Amino acid sequence: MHDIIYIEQLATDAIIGIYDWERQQTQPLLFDIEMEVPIFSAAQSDAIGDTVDYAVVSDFICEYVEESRVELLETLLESLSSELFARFKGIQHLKIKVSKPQAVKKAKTVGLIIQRSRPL
Ligand SMILES: Nc1nc2c(c(=O)[nH]1)N=C([C@H](O)[C@@H](O)CO)CN2
Repeated sequence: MHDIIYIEQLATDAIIGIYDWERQQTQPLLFDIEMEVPIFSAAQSDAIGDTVDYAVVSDFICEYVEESRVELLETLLESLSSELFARFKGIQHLKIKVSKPQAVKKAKTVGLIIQRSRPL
């Protein structure tokens, strides 16, 4: 049985994309995150320091994404997942979905989903 801490529809704005118009202004990105974190210790101690604080993770993601200037969603999610494993030691596995709702006019949204495990 795995324990999942999740964040849904985290709204950020970023300069991201391969086209000129995307380099000139920010556009919205929405993140859905699932973090596999063993919660047994925190459930025993009732201490936030024994788990992963989803509010802190949310703030970190917003700041990281808003400062980024990469072109591809692939580049963004690969580097973001590495940073999350480095900063939040309780995360064992990670699923990140990013949606870019203004990217393709005829689509409701487009995006990318990655799943990664903590590097050995
Ligand atoms: N696999 C990807 N395809 C595309 C990306 C991307 O980041 N990954 N980006 C674009 C453009 O920037 C798009 O968002 C504008 O339509 C196109 N395809």
